Amino acid sequence: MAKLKGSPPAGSTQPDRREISPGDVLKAEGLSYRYPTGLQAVGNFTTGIKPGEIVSIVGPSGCGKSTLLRILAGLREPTGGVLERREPEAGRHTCSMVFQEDTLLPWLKVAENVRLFYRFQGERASKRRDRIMELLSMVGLEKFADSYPSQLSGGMRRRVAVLTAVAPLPSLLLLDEPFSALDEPSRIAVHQDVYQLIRTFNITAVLVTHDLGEAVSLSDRILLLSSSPSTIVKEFHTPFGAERDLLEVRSDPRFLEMYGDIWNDFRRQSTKAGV
Ligand SMILES: Nc1ncnc2c1ncn2[C@@H]1O[C@H](COP(=O)(O)OP(=O)(O)OP(=O)(O)O)[C@@H](O)[C@H]1O
Repeated sequence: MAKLKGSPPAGSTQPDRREISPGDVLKAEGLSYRYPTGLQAVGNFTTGIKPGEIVSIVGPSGCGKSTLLRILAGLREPTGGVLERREPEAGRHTCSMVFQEDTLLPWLKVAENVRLFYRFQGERASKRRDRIMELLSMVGLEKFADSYPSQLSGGMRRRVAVLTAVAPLPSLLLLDEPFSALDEPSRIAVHQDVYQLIRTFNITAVLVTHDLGEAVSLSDRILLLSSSPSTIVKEFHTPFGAERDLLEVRSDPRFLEMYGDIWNDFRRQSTKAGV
């Protein structure tokens, strides 16, 4: 396990303990983060994430979701608590991240963007063509392999952005509001493709989102955070199982029921946060 350790969070009480199991891909115990400005963004975050689990993080605007995701990615060191990430199996990459912003390189063709990780590894361009074409066909984009990102729609570009992160076969995929710029029909269509990729390659995923419907339809578990400094105030386990059709899920009465439950708690937290 790779360990990132910070000093105990200043002024915190005991970690808000959630169940952590020995086989978890990721274990966070009492994580906290204070910016050099003095702002305590993350308070006392404790959870374990099981292999293959999809977990969404929701919470009031500005509560520290992106900060937390960057800590889970190893891009920021926590100032308190302990984070452990399990070493990936042979042939798998530790962790990939998809950002909200468009990160495709405009001067590279679609297939070259998807192959970028291997290019950085020094591989010849011809080496993974079949694999890259297989990935593109999984999201219906095989005909666009030789197009440039500017020739694609927003939804297509988001699919390619996710493929660039999935191509190295990450054990852990972190998604920071990756679909928020899309209109609702495009967003739901992209959800289905991304969901299939995650399940097919048995990837463990953590998604930060403002869209409660997205969280309910895509996740196994949803963590609702308090306002900053954020801690988990409630967890929700979705009842849909791994073999779900995301369009059908949206007309399942349990979807609306869970959406309503989360919304009530979410609104309470947002009111407390003054947003
Ligand atoms: N580099 C930084 N330096 C100082 N404070 C920061 C920095 N980045 C973010 N913050 C502050 O930390 C808090 C948490 O920010 P963060 O972006 O993690 O929240 P968020 O929940 O992802 O926000 P949103 O819902 O708006 O996307 C906010 O008050 C923000 O202003």
